[in-house]
Amino acid sequence: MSELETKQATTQVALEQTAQVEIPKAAESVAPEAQEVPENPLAAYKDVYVVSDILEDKIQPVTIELIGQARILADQLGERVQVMLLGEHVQNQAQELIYYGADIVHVFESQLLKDYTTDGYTKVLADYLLVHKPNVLLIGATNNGRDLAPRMSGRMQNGVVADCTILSVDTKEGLVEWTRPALGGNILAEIISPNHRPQMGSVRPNVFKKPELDTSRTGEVIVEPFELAETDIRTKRLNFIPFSLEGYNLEDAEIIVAGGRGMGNKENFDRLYELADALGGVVGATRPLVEKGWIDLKYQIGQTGKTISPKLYLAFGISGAIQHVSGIGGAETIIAINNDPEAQIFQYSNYGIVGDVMTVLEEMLAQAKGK
Ligand SMILES: Cc1cc2nc3c(=O)[nH]c(=O)nc-3n(C[C@H](O)[C@H](O)[C@H](O)COP(=O)(O)OP(=O)(O)OC[C@H]3O[C@@H](n4cnc5c(N)ncnc54)[C@H](O)[C@@H]3O)c2cc1C
Repeated sequence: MSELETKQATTQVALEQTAQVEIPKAAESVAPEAQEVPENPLAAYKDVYVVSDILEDKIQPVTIELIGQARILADQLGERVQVMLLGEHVQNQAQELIYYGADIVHVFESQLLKDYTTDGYTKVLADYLLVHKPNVLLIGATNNGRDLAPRMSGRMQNGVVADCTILSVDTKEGLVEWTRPALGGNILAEIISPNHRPQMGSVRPNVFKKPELDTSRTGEVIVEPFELAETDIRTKRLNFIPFSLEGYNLEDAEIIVAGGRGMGNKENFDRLYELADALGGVVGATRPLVEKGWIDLKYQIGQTGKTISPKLYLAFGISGAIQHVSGIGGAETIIAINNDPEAQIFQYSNYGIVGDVMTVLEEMLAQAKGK
């Protein structure tokens, strides 16, 4: 992102990228009748593309979430959804992407693409996309995607909006509006890319809900030829060590019981594990509790923690600060318990209980244990 220029509101900015597309200036000396109206070079850029996120030859859920968003954007823009599927043995998963909303899936298979490498993936994607000109490019903000997005930005000579939480279309201008938390999460910045293509952004996993699988959808799977040699890749993967070796993964949990500062003390907070056990769920927390050392950082939910998408999220004594709720938007049902009827968290909840956390917790425990 080289320059940011304020548009209408302080939170809406236009992304000015290093020029890849130069709009030709009309020649001053040419007679009016000989002057041709220059064609808008941006019009050559079409369709919403998604880069699939692959781990061990398996498509990661963020790819499906992005296809759902791409479908919504493409329908508003009157364009198609195209997916770039890279890996070693991935072609058999292409049809499923069509069932989730893709129109075309481009398959790039090679033993050299089995594991993600910055060099390999960037080369294959950039070689193809510089020729085929996407209007919009979506990348998952996973570990690999966070590495890939800025590299693609360099190759496409273009900006990228990282970690978006809301995507929409300005139908008048035909531009994607990328919304992301800014200034420590205190404001939501809306960013547009009026002058350059592709419009590029990364989106965190679990922010958007997975679209419905529709097995009646049809589309095209194209196995693409491409050039990639071992010498193009300067790194070699020696081993894969998963980040979390013990405990549980909040991002996969279907039921999360979370506590905030309103739990009062660690003893009270630890009672949440009892409820989580009884419901078949796990425990998460707000940042202050992590800072107090009551729970490990990997169970923190929010902007600087995990983004979650459980079926049920129970928020005990949590105020609903923007930095926390930016991580819970993917939850299907949110139930908040707070003794302040004005607490912000109630604005994000499907159900709210105004009351003392421990009184409500005891009652829930009794109900869950069938007492
Ligand atoms: C750059 C930055 C990044 C951040 N990232 C994160 C993040 O990733 N995740 C995160 O969670 N926070 C994050 N924060 C912190 C965030 O701003 C809030 O301070 C935090 O989320 C508040 O945590 P809380 O809701 O537990 O506490 P509080 O805001 O203190 O809220 C406690 C709530 O408990 C209620 N309460 C008190 N007693 C009771 C009772 N007996 N019964 C019922 N209710 C009660 C109160 O009414 C209140 O609403 C970040 C902050 C910054 C600046």
